[in-house]
Amino acid sequence: MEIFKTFTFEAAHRLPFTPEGHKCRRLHGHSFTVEIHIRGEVDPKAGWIRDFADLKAAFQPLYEILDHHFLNEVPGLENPTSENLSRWIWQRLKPNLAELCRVVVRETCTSGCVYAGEEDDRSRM
Ligand SMILES: Nc1nc2c(c(=O)[nH]1)N=C([C@H](O)[C@H](O)COP(=O)(O)OP(=O)(O)OP(=O)(O)O)CN2
Ligand SMILES: [Zn+2]
Repeated sequence: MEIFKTFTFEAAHRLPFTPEGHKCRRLHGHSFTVEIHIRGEVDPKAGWIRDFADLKAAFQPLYEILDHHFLNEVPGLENPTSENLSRWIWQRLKPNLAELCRVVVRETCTSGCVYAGEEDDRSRM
């Protein structure tokens, strides 16, 4: 079974490698949403895989780094596309959240990225 928790943060970014004149080359901002998904067995006594509060606690340090910041200035996010942001979040959560199975980043209501770890990277090679 899989559970998730959704977070929202506000941040500015620009995409420096887009062509000259591309709208996303200019500084702009989004209300980003991030879904953190974990997969595991339901503990029969607790009735849950893990407390949602654990997901909140795991994401909190990253929220502090991202919320109301200029993402291009965050180490590792110099090119803050949805793809790079979802991988950046995964790499920081996975060491302490072994059950992590998916990170979903939404930049807008209609645009985002789903990242499921290194197997996602390998399947694109
Ligand atoms: N593959 C990606 N493409 C784009 C990314 C990205 O991270 N990965 N990012 C952007 C921009 O950041 C842009 O702000 C969001 O893109 P877009 O969906 O084009 O935004 P709009 O709200 O303007 O889209 P419409 O639905 O066309 O109004 C661009 N591309
Ligand atoms: Zn953008």
